[in-house]
Amino acid sequence: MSEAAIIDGKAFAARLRQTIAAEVAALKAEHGLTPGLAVVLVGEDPASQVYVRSKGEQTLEAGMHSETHRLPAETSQAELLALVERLNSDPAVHGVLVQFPVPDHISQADVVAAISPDKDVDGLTVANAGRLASGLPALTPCTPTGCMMLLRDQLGELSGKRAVVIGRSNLMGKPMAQLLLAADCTVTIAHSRTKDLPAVVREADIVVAAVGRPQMVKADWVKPGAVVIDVGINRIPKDDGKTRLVGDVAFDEVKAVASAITPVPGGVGPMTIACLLANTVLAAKRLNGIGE
Ligand SMILES: NC(=O)C1=CN([C@@H]2O[C@H](COP(=O)(O)OP(=O)(O)OC[C@H]3O[C@@H](n4cnc5c(N)ncnc54)[C@H](OP(=O)(O)O)[C@@H]3O)[C@@H](O)[C@H]2O)C=CC1
Ligand SMILES: Nc1nc(=O)c2c([nH]1)NC[C@@H]1CN(c3ccc(C(=O)N[C@@H](CCC(=O)O)C(=O)O)cc3)C=[N+]21
Repeated sequence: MSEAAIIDGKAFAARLRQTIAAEVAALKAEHGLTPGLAVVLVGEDPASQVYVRSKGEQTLEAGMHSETHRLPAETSQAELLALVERLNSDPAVHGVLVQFPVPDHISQADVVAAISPDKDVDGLTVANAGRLASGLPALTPCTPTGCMMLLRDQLGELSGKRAVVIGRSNLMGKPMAQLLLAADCTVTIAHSRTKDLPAVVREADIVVAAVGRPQMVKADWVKPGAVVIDVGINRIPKDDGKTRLVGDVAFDEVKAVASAITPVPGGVGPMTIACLLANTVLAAKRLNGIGE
């Protein structure tokens, strides 16, 4: 069998951002509306700083309003919640994202609960998770939304496919499974207590790995011809003392078995930020009563 197609998430995301920029221009011209995204970063986690910077840059490039609130690591939960409240009621802001992880003295769940569901562009509030699970219009989490776009582009129809999602986080695994279910896939959610994970994964036409374990999914776990979406972002040491980025899939061996596979970097990651911009535009339109 021939080698897998490498799914170019970077190029797909660049095209998506162009479509978003055109829509932003039209919203400005026709409705005088500039979609705005506020990103909040607490503390100085180096990886988070990189992501937050590129979120801000790409928001501006799409013609949107961008604000980044950098708070010191010792910020109290009450101070953070007060900022979220202020952003909830700011008419220039249509999307509010608090970058995770937050420092240990702050409850992630309390922060999520404080975000207005109408501005919850991460799709993490109970309201949006419940809406997604109930088949109602929702803001859906960016990374799973981006994975669905890549899958639809690759496969066209998803109905009836067997999908296995490895990981069950609120940010990734659970919403991914809900989106696949909404697309009429037969969905299995695997996690750290799953027995014989390789056998479970071998059933899948679609494998989504969102685990956080470098190169865990091996070639002999994958059904020949399956489509493999690698969400993992792991930094591993190189021989020269530097680090390199790898996913949750053993890319070099799995690409000999799969029909298509996302690389890391350049696969799912760039889609996440593009979908964040798309969610912000969607939120801005809904908040202003503009039809989709
Ligand atoms: N590309 C992107 O834009 C994004 C990438 N990521 C990356 O995706 C990965 C997952 O992120 P996230 O969901 O937030 O991570 P979490 O740590 O919240 O969740 C990891 C999940 O993997 C499961 N798991 C852990 N070990 C195993 C194992 N040995 N076998 C099977 N399942 C296992 C856990 O199971 P259990 O519940 O039983 O503990 C858990 O459900 C990370 O590498 C993260 O960096 C995340 C968000 C965006
Ligand atoms: N509230 C919140 N929402 C999130 O969506 C969220 C978060 N917190 N905390 C951290 C994770 C991780 N995440 C990524 C975003 C972009 C890339 C990305 O652009 N990756 C590029 C380059 C990565 C690099 O070079 O470092 C790529 O894969 O090609 C990766 C990971 C969003 N997350």
